[in-house]
Amino acid sequence: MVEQGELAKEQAHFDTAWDAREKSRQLLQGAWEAAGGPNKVRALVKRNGELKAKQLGGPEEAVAFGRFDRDGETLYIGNHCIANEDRDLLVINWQADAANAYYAATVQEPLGVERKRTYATTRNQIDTYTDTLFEHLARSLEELTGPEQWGVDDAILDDLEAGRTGLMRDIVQTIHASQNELIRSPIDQLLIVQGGPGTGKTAIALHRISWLLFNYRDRLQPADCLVIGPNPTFTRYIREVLPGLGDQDVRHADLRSLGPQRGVGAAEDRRVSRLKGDARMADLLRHALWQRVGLAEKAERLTLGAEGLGPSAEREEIEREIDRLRQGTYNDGRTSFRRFLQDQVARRSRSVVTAATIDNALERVWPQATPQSFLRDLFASRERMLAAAGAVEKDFTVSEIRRLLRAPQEKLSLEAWSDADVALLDELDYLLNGRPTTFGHVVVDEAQDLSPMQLRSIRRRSRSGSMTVVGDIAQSTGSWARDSWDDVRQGLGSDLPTVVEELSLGYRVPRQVYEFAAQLLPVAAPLVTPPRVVRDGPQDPELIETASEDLALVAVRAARHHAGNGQFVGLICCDELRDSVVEQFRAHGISYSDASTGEIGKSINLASPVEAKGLEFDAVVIVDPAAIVRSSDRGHRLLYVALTRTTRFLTVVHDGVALPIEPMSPDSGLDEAPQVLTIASPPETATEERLTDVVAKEGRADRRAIPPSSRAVDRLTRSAAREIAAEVRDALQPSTYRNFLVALCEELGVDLDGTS
Ligand SMILES: Nc1ncnc2c1ncn2[C@@H]1O[C@H](COP(=O)(O)OP(=O)(O)OP(=O)(O)O)[C@@H](O)[C@H]1O
Repeated sequence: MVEQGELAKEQAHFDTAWDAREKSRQLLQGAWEAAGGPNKVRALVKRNGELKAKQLGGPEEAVAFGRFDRDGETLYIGNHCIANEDRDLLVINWQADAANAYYAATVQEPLGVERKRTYATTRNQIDTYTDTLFEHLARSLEELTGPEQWGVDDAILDDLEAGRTGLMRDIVQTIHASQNELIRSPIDQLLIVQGGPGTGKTAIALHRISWLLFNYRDRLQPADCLVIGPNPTFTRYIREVLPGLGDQDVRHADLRSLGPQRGVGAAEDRRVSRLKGDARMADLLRHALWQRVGLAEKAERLTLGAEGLGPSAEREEIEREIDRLRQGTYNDGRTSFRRFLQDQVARRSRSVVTAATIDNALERVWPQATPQSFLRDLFASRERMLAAAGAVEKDFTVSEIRRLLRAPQEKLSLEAWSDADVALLDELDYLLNGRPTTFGHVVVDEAQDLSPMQLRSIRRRSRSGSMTVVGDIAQSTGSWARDSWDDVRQGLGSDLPTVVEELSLGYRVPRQVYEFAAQLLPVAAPLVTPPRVVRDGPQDPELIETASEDLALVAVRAARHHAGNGQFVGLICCDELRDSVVEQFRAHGISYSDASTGEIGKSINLASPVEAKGLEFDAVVIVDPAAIVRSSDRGHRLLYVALTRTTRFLTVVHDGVALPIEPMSPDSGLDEAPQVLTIASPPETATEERLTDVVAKEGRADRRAIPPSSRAVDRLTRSAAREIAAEVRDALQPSTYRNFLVALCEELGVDLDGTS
């Protein structure tokens, strides 16, 4: 019950703090006028003043959102610290140490806090306030029901009821004690946060940056923090949170922009992207790149200028120099090697040798390369791929190499780079030019899907290994879907201590919807503990059955219905149905935003389950859940992701099965369809002899003419045989398999029992 006298007292404090803040703002904004010196200095003072004024928050913002009383002292908590002219603190900012008790106090552990008060405000006007009296609650602990017992108060529940807009908001007023602990954990660690859908992982990761920036301001600047999300749509969704908390210059990037070339998200076979994401690719690229360096196989020396006329250097000398320069990056080595050639000229020739002649010789020994041109050419050359694979310590199979080969586009600019390519280009950029810009703290969201190559790419950007990595194993899909965090932890290889924490309260998804979605967990992710849901929704999921040909129509109608009621809507379907849905939108003149373009509109949004990862809507319409399950070998997880995007309403439009929870047969996922046996193209299916030929031939293609080791040949041969056998077995019925063996033996002139 709010007392009017108390309300007036509180308002008086708010007014005083507001006056103090606005006075500070005026001072900051006017400081440049008083500043002496040249215009440049004054401009700098002006810019700084404006920046600092911005960090005070807007004049329309309430000065505080809460307060707590402890040991006879009252502290007001707000987004920004406010002091009066005598330096008395009127409001402390939420990141300050002193504010910790406001968030950390619970009924079970009040930490001496007698009262916690939260305000509802309109601008700086207090409408009402709510008190949590810890001592009182502690006495009636047994009477508390679920969410109250877990420390989820009305302020959180009210906040969760707010309609969504397509831009994530901060949760600074309602951070839960369990979230607070993670936000405020020390900087020098690799913090991995596992949590179910809507447990606040993204919110925590972003608030943690703000907390770190305040508490480690002597060593961490905003531009020294990097937030990595899975795609541009997600980055757009979260991009306002940190500026809203007063941290303007934190860098945001998505996986497609993490490298020298922005990817276009080109679709590719799941097995190809899995292979490209494999850590072995780092070795393959390194060998392939350095195999470009060296004299042509038969050349005994390098002559600068026309044969026999210019100065020359002996093979041995050249190779010694190259070996010396291999320690650094490819391009640094190239620059140094050019100097070496210049020195050779200076020492050995009296006649003038032009720069063009030196460049020409340099190009022959140490060709120019960009990540893009190199990768394009490498994937187009079986010989080069085999030579590089033969040099890699860990096995590559012939069919893996075949899988990576692709025809080059006529122009480099026409290459459609996939997400997996981006990490390879980044690795090459590292080999060519060295480490990219590094950051003091890196946040990685939706980390459950990252490939080892993407993890390398991320790790390279972290200066010390200080990172916050968040995700959910139950939502792990894609070619590197995983069941534990072990390999992520390993892939990020931080020298700092690694801490894995789990969140257990689900804020986003209403109980009725979550109970429906959680039925998928035994099939989708049996080892994951489902979160405890903190609130009920307005209604049960709406399940609409219709004929297959009407799925899109009915779904579009449902989306229109929700949007008509003012809801922010996500219509989620797999690629198979996308065109039909778009057709229905067009036929009915309904405008929508397409998440595949990175766009999130204010009304209806069309997204695939993958594009919807991390996002949330007031109402979600799922079209054809069975098709979502069928679309991938991790289809149940994809459906789980899709179902858990709603904060209120869920409509599922299906043609018979609203929730397919049957486990999938091992090869029922489209992505994992058994590879068709292709016997036509030698040498991949060839005998040992032919394979040896290929690798030996590749030896000739290698500039340094390193003959492939017999170990490498054996390895490739054995693995090719293994793969061919597995492919044949998988592709044929048992009865056909035997017939096949009989026919094969006839063809080879051997008996089935092995005697000829
Ligand atoms: N303490 C809190 N107070 C108010 N809202 C909260 C709180 N914690 C989380 N939320 C809200 O819950 C929703 C889900 O949060 P968030 O997106 O961070 O979850 P997530 O764990 O990253 O979800 P997902 O795994 O689906 O990506 C958001 O709207 C967020 O603002």
